[in-house]
Amino acid sequence: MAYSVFIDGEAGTTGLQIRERIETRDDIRLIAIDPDRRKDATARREAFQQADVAILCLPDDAARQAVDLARDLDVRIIDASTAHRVDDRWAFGFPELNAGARHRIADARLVSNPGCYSTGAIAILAPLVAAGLIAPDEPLTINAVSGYTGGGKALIAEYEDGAAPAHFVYGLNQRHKHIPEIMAHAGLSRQPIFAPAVGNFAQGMAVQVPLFLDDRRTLDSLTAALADHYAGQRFIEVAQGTGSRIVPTDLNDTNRLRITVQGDPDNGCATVVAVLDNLGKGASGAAVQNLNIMLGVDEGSGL
Ligand SMILES: NC(=O)C1=CN([C@@H]2O[C@H](COP(=O)(O)OP(=O)(O)OC[C@H]3O[C@@H](n4cnc5c(N)ncnc54)[C@H](OP(=O)(O)O)[C@@H]3O)[C@@H](O)[C@H]2O)C=CC1
Ligand SMILES: CC(=O)N[C@@H](CCC(=O)OP(=O)(O)O)C(=O)O
Repeated sequence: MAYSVFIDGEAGTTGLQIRERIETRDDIRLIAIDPDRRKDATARREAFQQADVAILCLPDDAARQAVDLARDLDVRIIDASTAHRVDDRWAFGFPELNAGARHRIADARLVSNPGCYSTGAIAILAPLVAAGLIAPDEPLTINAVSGYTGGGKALIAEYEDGAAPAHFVYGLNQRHKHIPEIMAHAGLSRQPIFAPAVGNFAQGMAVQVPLFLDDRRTLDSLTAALADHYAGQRFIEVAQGTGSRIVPTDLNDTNRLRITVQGDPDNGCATVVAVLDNLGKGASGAAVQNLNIMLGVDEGSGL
């Protein structure tokens, strides 16, 4: 039997990449609507009616409207937008977050995918807060650089037109939309300073958390806490760094995330860095992983 899946927003950056990952699968039948009717509520409701699972790859307001359109239907929903990531009625789509996360996703009707930066930040912070190596109210900074596809079709057009700079920093008002979900799911009570940036490369990102070391918080204890937490997780790996470069594009076109711990015990300074593909584990790969968990099929299908 094939499951019916509707990708709402399938012509967008995230939607297209989800389609590529699932369109050749025998266990999935994609429901498509006429591209001219892609914003037509009637056509989309009909698609929701036929689907076992709908994946929303839409701006936040359109995602909220889609949920409303489907509210009395049986369809299960994965939302790739920011709209529902701190809403308790939605399962948070990060299966590796804690012991219950994967089961919650498997049983849920509504699953909200984490944001791309959030995936990197939460992957580092949640296990370290849980292990008592970071206090929930510790002053923290998170520095990140993303490929330009993270900004969707509008930012891609700026780069493809040659109009955009090689590199820019932004989010300097400290109101980036990922801050609430990072705090909620990493277990932080104090807002971290978040410094995102975009570089002139399409996909890939690095998310860094600088940390001061002490008697308890050593390079070894940080590495061990992260490695224990992710033991047996096929998409997340942990390593101690050797001072070499970290390249944001290293895991492009995969659903993997790599965490590297490095620093110098002599001066007590360290950084923990996560590398992932913003369109892989940061968006489309994660959506397909969650879809697989919800359908009860091999979690790596299509990935
Ligand atoms: N890009 C990334 O790295 C990540 C993106 N996300 C999230 O995924 C979602 C999609 O982002 P992304 O793919 O980058 O965005 P894009 O701008 O590339 O694509 C959005 C798509 O949604 C369509 N759309 C817009 N409004 C409506 C509507 N009312 N009804 C139906 N379709 C509509 C657009 O069509 P049209 O162009 O014709 O208006 C477009 O095809 C966003 O919420 C984003 O925040 C999540 C993680 C990472
Ligand atoms: C480079 C860039 O612009 N990135 C986006 C986040 C991409 C992402 O994860 O989007 P969602 O949270 O909407 O899912 C931003 O900073 O707003």
